[in-house]
Amino acid sequence: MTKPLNIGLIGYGFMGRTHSNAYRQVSKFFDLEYQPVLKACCARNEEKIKEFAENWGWESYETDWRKLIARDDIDAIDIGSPNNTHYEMALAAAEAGKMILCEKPLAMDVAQAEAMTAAVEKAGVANMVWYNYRRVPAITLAHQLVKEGRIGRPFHYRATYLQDWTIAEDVPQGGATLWRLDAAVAGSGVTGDLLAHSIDTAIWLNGPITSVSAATETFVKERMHQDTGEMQPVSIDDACMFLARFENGSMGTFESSRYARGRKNYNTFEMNGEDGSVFFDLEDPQILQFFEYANPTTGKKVEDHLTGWRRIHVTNFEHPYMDRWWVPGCTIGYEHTFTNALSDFLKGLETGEPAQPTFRDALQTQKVCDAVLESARERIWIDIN
Ligand SMILES: NC(=O)C1=CN([C@@H]2O[C@H](COP(=O)(O)OP(=O)(O)OC[C@H]3O[C@@H](n4cnc5c(N)ncnc54)[C@H](OP(=O)(O)O)[C@@H]3O)[C@@H](O)[C@H]2O)C=CC1
Ligand SMILES: O=C1CO[C@H](CO)[C@@H](O)[C@@H]1O
Repeated sequence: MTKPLNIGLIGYGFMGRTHSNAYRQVSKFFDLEYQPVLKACCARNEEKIKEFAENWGWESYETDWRKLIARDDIDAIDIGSPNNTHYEMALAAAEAGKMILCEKPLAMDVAQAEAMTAAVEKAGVANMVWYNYRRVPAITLAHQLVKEGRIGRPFHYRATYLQDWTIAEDVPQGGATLWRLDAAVAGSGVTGDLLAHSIDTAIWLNGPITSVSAATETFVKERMHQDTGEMQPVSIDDACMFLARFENGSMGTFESSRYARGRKNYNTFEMNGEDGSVFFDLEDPQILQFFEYANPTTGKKVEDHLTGWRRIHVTNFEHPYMDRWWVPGCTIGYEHTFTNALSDFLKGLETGEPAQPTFRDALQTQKVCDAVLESARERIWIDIN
């Protein structure tokens, strides 16, 4: 028996499109009890949201998110609008008893994230944050290998997340499309926008981060505001590097920048353990690299003339999510990570085992982001509880 789940989506931008695509696809590829219904979408610009609703097949639209949340025919609110809107929308949705799927970063800061987590837990509503890279099959496989003990005791975690789209000094800041350069809307620069993804993945693979020491830089100090045309100081971190200590005793380095010429969405991590290592690069998204020194099943240690890194092409039915898509060897892409995430959320409703990351998981990522920014400001190590 299938159950309809009426979705109310906020935002028609980049994420509005990936989420709409996921709602349309998920029931076609995954066997699920809950079937999303594209009930209503919402944004302030009526012309644009109307066109979006027609294009993606949403049944109706609203121009005020409060009205969307108040509707009796909506079961779940999906927040795909800029970071400074997440808090108010999530609190109102929880208060109205709606399930919530919220974009990352969960909030502008830890205080907001704590209140949002408390609100969904008090209301008892299902909740998830769209940290979609966990659902790249190669990254999910890395998680599986680590949990199977295949890399043994972890020593090092190394993450980079690089882009290059803000190098030119005449890129304006603020306004409808460049809100990522305005800390009042984004909360921070690369730390909340890009490193939040790296931190989410790192905590998932390697456990809690207990302390950080960071440095940030703002290379272009003033930019023209997109709406007013006035030159204003730049309020965000353009680049951020930090050292981390993990609860399991391993050490981490994280680097992110929007000034890495040639890098468009370069998201990598490597984890080195006593018995093996894993490496992933989003520019080569079907591949998980794995170095095996000791096999946990046989106990055999390997270091001979055939020893080397394996490039596992993560496209077989045995690999995470892949039995739901095409035949072995046929690849999937960026948009599928959102469909995979949504299928996990819907499966969680069915089984009662909540899909991760929940708001509580994302709160932990927010704590690391805030600690990183504080450490960079104060030039000291910061502990995270
Ligand atoms: N998981 C991931 O990998 C990614 C996550 N994100 C996250 O998703 C969120 C949205 O980013 P993105 O899609 O790129 O942003 P866009 O700028 O592309 O779109 C933002 C949308 O939000 C709408 N919006 C803004 N303010 C309001 C409001 N007050 N009420 C209703 N709608 C509003 C805008 O429409 P209008 O102005 O007409 O109201 C627009 O449709 C961010 O939190 C971002 O960090 C983004 C990219 C990737
Ligand atoms: O994953 C992502 C890709 O880059 C975007 C910025 O350009 C981020 O906002 C986003 O989270």
